[in-house]
Amino acid sequence: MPIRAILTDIEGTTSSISFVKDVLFPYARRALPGFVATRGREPGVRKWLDTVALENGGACQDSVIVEVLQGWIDEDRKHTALKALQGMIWADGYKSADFTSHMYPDAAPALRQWKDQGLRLYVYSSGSVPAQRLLFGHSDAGDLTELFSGWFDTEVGGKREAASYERIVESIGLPAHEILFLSDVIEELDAAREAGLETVLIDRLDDYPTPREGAATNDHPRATSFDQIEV
Ligand SMILES: CSCCC(=O)C(=O)COP(=O)(O)O
Ligand SMILES: [Mg+2]
Repeated sequence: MPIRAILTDIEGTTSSISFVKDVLFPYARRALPGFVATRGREPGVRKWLDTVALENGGACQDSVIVEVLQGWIDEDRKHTALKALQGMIWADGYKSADFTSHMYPDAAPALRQWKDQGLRLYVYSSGSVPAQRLLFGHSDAGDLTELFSGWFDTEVGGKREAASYERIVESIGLPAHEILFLSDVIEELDAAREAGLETVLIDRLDDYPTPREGAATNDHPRATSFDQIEV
């Protein structure tokens, strides 16, 4: 069956885990107190801070919310509220050119080639949709946002749940088996496969020095770069 759309993860797939862990997360961690102090009353910010407060037992001071969020960053929690707030904070970093986002050298050329071939491209990441747009809009390879036909984050559901991929399939409007999902995380690929999508495990050696081969791939086709993916 021909593949007509590609759905890609970001961290560990198009971009290195170390960029997210060593650049984006510390930036958000440092900027959080100032961000909450200056923008914490904006309704679009407040609603996420209140969500965090509720999960922490109810009303609490902003300084406590900041500590909770910083703890979640340290744990790499993929919480929708944290991801939404991180996206707003990173906007400042990208706009003031404090950093550009990392793209593996094979990622942008392959995405462009697939687009030229007529495939539709989509993103599904734990990072919020605004954060995804920023990342692809300010990448080492330039602004790649025009390549994509749609964006999905955890508002559609968790990445390890088959129901999330079913919702994405419905939104894309193609049969599930015509969509190829790329990710570095086996549990995400398992969930996508359960929903009927084709899958490829992206096994970047910079991110995963011990190759995941044989049984470790859980029978997902494996590629160490986008060049090896044939569609
Ligand atoms: C898109 S913003 C940076 C990435 C991020 O916050 C994150 O949690 C990445 O998770 P992914 O689902 O892309 O592995
Ligand atoms: Mg990933």
